[in-house]
Amino acid sequence: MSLSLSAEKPAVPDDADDGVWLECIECGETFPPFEDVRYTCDECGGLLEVRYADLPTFEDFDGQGVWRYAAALPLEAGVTTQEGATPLYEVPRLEESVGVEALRIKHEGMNPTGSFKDRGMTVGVAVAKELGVDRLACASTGNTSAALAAYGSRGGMETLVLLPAGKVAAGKIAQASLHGARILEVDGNFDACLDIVQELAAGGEAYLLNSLNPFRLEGQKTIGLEILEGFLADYDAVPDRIVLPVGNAGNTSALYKAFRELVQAGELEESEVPKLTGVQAEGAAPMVEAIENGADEVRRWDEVETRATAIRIGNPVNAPKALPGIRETGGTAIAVSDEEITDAQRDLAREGIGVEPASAASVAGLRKLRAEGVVDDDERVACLTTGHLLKDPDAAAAAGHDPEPVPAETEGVLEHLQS
Ligand SMILES: N[C@@H](CCOP(=O)(O)O)C(=O)O
Repeated sequence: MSLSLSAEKPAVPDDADDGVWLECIECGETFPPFEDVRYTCDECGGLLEVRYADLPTFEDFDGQGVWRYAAALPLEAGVTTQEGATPLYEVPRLEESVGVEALRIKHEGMNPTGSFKDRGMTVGVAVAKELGVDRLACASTGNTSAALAAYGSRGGMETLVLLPAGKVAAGKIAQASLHGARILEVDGNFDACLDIVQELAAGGEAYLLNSLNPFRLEGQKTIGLEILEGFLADYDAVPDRIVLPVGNAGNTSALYKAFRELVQAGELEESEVPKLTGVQAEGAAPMVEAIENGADEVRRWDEVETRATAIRIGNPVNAPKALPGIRETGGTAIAVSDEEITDAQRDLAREGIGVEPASAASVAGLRKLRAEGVVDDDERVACLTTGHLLKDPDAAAAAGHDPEPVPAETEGVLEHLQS
């Protein structure tokens, strides 16, 4: 299997441009990175990965944010609004109630547009400029569209986003709108939107910037690199496990790639690689189904539903990269209910960390896996929270409580407080 953790460093093909090339994860066909637009293999349709002749070590990283890791990226600089360098919060009460040795929250909601998608877009939009395309497009449950709109604007490019009608949180639509994207509301779910965007991209109508685009995942690798550096600084060891929400499975694929590259560079032992543990909502859990059944492929779910709209996805396009990531690292996948997600959102809020529902799935999943004895009490764990609370103000208000009306005078306020 080409995505094995023990895979040798790949041989450099003639197609390489400055030591960078694209390679199919299924048939191994290689392609030059910046000559033509392609998202999948011309030969077999398999997913592509960006490969490098030189793999960096931690010593090669310098600066802050995504571009600190330029030595592990296909370009030296991107279209940037200073994404990355997000907090790795301590959560002592949550750590104790879940019952693990250490728990840290990597809060990707603290990126410029409020989600991890910015890390992918700073690279993806820069590659789009390199390729000379002028119109960018994505399907989105919301966060990708907000990030694409912002980074596309910053890069001076036209952006087109396709959203499932009635299923995108208010904050995300407002972002895409204000940053100037053309917003098409589709009478269908996210997977239907992505089918359309793929067809538009294949017809040359736009450059696709969903996570099917291998360059976007390069930017998202930096989440894993930051988590490892944070744990090495604080515990002198990498985390035992990283728990993350799974929608289109881009982050699972990206973090696994980051760790594989560190193993190939001799920076990380295979046995040290954190167990990648994916969490989905019960109403949209095709990856969990595949992991539980030991399947090599993920079955597309045509009907999906969850309050965690960011992971309301039935056909995770990165599954061929993400399934090996979970299995090779000794991780697992679990589904959680919407109620468990809301409880976890409240738990995080009580630690002062505001996240949207999909983000809280990681903590809900960890709690459940710990209760089932799958996660041990001596584990050091990082949970990824993918988007900010303000992305979905309606969900936040529903999980919180109503304001109390009081009269406009101190006496009345005091009376109310004492009642
Ligand atoms: N949750 C995502 C869904 C699209 O995923 P992508 O990573 O393939 O762009 C979103 O925010 O739209």
